[in-house]
Amino acid sequence: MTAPFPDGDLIEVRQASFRYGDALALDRVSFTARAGELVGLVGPNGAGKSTLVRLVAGLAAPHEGSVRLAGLDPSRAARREVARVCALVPQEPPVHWPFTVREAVMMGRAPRQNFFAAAGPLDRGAVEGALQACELLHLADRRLDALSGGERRRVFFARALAQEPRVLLLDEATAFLDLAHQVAAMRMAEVAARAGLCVVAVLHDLNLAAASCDRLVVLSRGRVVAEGAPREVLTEARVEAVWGLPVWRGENGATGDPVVLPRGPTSPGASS
Ligand SMILES: Nc1ncnc2c1ncn2[C@@H]1O[C@H](COP(=O)(O)OP(=O)(O)OP(=O)(O)O)[C@@H](O)[C@H]1O
Repeated sequence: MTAPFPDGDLIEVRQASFRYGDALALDRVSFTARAGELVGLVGPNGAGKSTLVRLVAGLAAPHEGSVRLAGLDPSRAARREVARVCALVPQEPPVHWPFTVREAVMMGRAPRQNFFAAAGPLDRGAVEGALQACELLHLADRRLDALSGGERRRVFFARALAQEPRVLLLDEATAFLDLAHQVAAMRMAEVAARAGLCVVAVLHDLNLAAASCDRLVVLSRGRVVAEGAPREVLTEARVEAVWGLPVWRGENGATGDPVVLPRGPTSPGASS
């Protein structure tokens, strides 16, 4: 991991709006995130989470407002410069790459390598460390198209770690992972944040988000409708209003983290 970035917001989105054609996907969104924190972006399908992540990564530019990534305008800066700051684990990693796992993870080193030089010991060390952290050493020589969906997702997580970014963007990086690997992925995200990275994770599992994130930002219909500590944000009233589903909100007896479950005939808070 790189040394912690000095104090300040590594991500600064100010009043950003974005449209696909005439359809407004983000409506004057302001969003900041600092070095050392793990921020969960949550909200229903179509709320604008991936679009916001794309703006932060510089894959699109806002139609109004501004985005700054470690002081850069990410949509205008050279891709190599952006990639030295920010790594993105995409929602849908490519399937048909004719590379082995180790080769794919080594690609994360490209922004740090001299164009004409072979990989050096620093590159190899970062790749082996990322493979180990993501429990991929035993698959390192397997081709990507011969992996399961969850294994492939871990490869892209490892590639992002090997990049040694200051900002790590995880767009549903836990989708398709089994329970143990979901928890492991969020632990890695927490470790990265504690090491000084700014980590933003798009998550659908509110309980996983509550258990791992320092702060949650709730998007609904292209707007930020709440942000704060998970226990402040995940109230029954808010979850019901944003997700349109009656829920029971309790507490994990072991950790004290909030727990949200759909309210049904057998859920703990259901009236008989
Ligand atoms: N390429 C596109 N062209 C047109 N509309 C799009 C495109 N991508 C996204 N949208 C629309 O923009 C809105 C926000 O989409 P976005 O993917 O950012 O939401 P999301 O919160 O990430 O959703 P999900 O949880 O389903 O992944 C949605 O209404 C979606 O239909």
